[in-house]
Amino acid sequence: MGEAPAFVVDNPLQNQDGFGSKSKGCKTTTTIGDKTFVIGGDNDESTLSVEVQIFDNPTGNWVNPIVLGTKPNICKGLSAVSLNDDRILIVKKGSTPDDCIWFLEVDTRFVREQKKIQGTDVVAWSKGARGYAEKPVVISGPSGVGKGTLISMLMKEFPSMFGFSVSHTTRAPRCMEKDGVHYHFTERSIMEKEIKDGKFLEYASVHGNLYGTSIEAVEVVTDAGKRCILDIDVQGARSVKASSLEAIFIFICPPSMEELETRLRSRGTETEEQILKRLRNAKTEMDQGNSPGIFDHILYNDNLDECYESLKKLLGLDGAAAATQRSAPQGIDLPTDHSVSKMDNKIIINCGTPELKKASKNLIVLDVSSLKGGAPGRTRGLDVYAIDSFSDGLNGINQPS
Ligand SMILES: Nc1ncnc2c1ncn2[C@@H]1O[C@H](COP(=O)(O)OP(=O)(O)OP(=O)(O)O)[C@@H](O)[C@H]1O
Ligand SMILES: Nc1nc2c(ncn2[C@@H]2O[C@H](COP(=O)(O)O)[C@@H](O)[C@H]2O)c(=O)[nH]1
Repeated sequence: MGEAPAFVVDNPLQNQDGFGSKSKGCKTTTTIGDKTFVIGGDNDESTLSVEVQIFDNPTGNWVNPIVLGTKPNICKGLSAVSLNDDRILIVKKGSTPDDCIWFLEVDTRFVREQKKIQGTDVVAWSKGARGYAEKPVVISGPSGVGKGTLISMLMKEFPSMFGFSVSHTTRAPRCMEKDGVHYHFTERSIMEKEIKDGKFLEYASVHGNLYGTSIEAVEVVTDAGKRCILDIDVQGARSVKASSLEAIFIFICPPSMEELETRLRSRGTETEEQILKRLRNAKTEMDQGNSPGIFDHILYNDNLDECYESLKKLLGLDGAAAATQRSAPQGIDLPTDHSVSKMDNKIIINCGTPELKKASKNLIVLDVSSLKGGAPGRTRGLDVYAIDSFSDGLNGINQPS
């Protein structure tokens, strides 16, 4: 049996603030069912990220769970609110606007699946994102069909709008390929270990090598305020479809198998043996790509320019829309000193600071009724607005200003 830390030793179940959590320094505790989640870092700055421990109340045992997803950095303090008993909303004090709302998933579908795979307790971090960022774009199709060519055209025309998810692979680099730009080239044993550690959103064995999209690869693009493009095979697309990423899925078809072979050969990057293997696999991929359930759109890449125009059209980038360059999603500007409470689907952050009083808005409301996505990746759909409890009264909580 483990020993509880000083601030929960008397009674880990006791609430201090009425919604299931209490905090001291950089730590906060939230009890859901039989488990108390202790979330936070030490004040001695030896810990760089927010850590999680679980206290199992019936047995009195401590558990160090496997923690998936990018962890938040430590901050000046944390508040926690349990949502639907499957995730805990964390408000970080004194953090940057785009880094102050996080979700610790403790019993979501993703976490339950991971618990089965890992055979132990698992929790998963997901950063909160205000509003609905545009969906990531998954592009699949047989080797040589022109996926990379189309993606390069898109990134060249809309550099501030799109970002490429740089995959990991165990295949050797081609002569013009750069590590960290085209792929993260890695060893099989290292990648297998990272897969086991839950670092990947999806992975697959493709043409004899391992390929995978790390959660970080997608988050780097999202953090830059860009729409993420994934160039992955059909097996990977299926895994992403089953995840909470909520992407648009596009399958690219060649005009014929003969033309596919011509393109693969003229690219000149594979040996004869590899070309034959890729062509054999192409037949299966074409069948899977054309079967219902995964792909939202199928594009034929016969004439490259025409295919590119069709791609832009289905991404809403034709005509006037193409001229609109998107900006990074807005963050949430929270003062260091605030308290947090919960009212139905709304989290009320009381900011009794002089700055906010001057701006005559002393409450920030986080509406969590329309959350989308989640680990692995971002939790989107946070609706955030400020109200003044004195002039708007509590009715203002239901009326975004
Ligand atoms: N519509 C097209 N007509 C003729 N050639 C094309 C067309 N689209 C792409 N190509 C050429 O076909 C070759 C393969 O294209 P690309 O490398 O983009 O394929 P890919 O689908 O990304 O392949 P892989 O999955 O192996 O990475 C390249 O040499 C490219 O220039
Ligand atoms: N499931 C995944 N498939 C991926 C990923 N990155 C690339 N790919 C696919 O592999 C083949 C071969 O690519 P190549 O660069 O060796 O020609 C191609 O179909 C890609 O779409 C990934 O992260 N996951």
